[in-house]
Amino acid sequence: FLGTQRHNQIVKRIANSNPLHAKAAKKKKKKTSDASSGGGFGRAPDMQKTKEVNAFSVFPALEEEVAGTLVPSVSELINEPGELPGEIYDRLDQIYGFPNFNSFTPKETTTSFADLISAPTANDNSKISNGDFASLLATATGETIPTSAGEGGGEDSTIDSISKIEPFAKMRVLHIDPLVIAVDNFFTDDECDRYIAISTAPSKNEKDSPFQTNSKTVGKDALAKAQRTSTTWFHHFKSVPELMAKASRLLGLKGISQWEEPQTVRYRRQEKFTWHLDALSPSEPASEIPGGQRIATLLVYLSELNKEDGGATIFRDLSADGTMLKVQPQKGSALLFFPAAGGIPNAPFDIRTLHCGEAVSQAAMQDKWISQLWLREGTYTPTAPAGNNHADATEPIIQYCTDGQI
Ligand SMILES: O=C(O)CCC(=O)C(=O)O
Ligand SMILES: [Fe+2]
Repeated sequence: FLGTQRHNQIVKRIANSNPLHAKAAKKKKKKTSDASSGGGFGRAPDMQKTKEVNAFSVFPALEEEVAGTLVPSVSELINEPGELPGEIYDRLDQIYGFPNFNSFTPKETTTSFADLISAPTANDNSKISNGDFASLLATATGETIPTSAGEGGGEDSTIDSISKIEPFAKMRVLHIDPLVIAVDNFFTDDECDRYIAISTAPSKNEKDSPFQTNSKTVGKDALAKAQRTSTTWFHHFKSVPELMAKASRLLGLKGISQWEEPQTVRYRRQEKFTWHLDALSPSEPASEIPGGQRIATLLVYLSELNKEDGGATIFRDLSADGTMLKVQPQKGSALLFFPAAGGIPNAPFDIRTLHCGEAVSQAAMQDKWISQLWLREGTYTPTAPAGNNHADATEPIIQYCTDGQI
């Protein structure tokens, strides 16, 4: 944990460099004045003139006013993992709706997700309507998931033992607005290895096996087709208690009922996932999607790839230390961002979070493996693998949280 003095220095730096710093605090007052007059700090991300530009030109560049709302992080927060400054907890609470992030001094949620996305913010830009982007949105897991009904029941239950997990102490703020956080030591090396193993090795019990899919494209029309060449496994919740418990612990959730099916993804050499947004398409009103909008994306890197190996998670419009924000897979580290709230008011997604999984280079030492989870605003009903449900994970989670065993 950071010493108080250093912590205060960092907060001061953010405050001094960032005219939007008070946004989170003012949010509850439904601030309407325009605070978006320039990000002030840092500069717009480098739009390198490489052939990559073509690959994402299907998504128009951010409008100037939207680009003006971006607030990059500061190098202390990027390079020295530690406890988060209070400013960041305020943002997690007031912009994204996670009052108990990484803590269990229970606070009441005061703002609903609908309020969060409709409240005027510093990012207000009335020129943009979400309809402009509807056709461009590709859902990240639009794969053909078998549609057997979930077999939930008692899905909302609180799992008290989740709070026994120690809070995460090594976090890096990779970007402030929109918020992108890395959590180091999220998984142990053994946990990383186990998740790869349960994906590739058949389960002793056939009905507990993950569901494997190789769907090439997602999205409805040619424009929206994000291309994924990787392989995905959908896990039973009960098979991945470490992931479920830690993910809920991090976000300060009491249970696991809002999480989508946990997935593990393998990218072999040259495999990738092209530019996309994780939010669900606004052409389907969130209110009509069971479980509602995706409000958080959590990836855990299970293998380590250095720069030459490729495989980074890249955010097109975000910058860090003056270049495009590229998150290189670090074994056991998690990456967290928020695809919906925090963007343009009244738009059910944050277009600034456009990202991709960079191709793994042919010469890479190993494949890229990630586990990932999406959080919905309401209770989610899983559909894969057949019979998957949240409730069956309760016992394994309690066991894991209580004696570290699975
Ligand atoms: O593989 C990555 O780094 C990103 C994956 C991703 O964005 C997704 O699956 O939605
Ligand atoms: Fe994604």
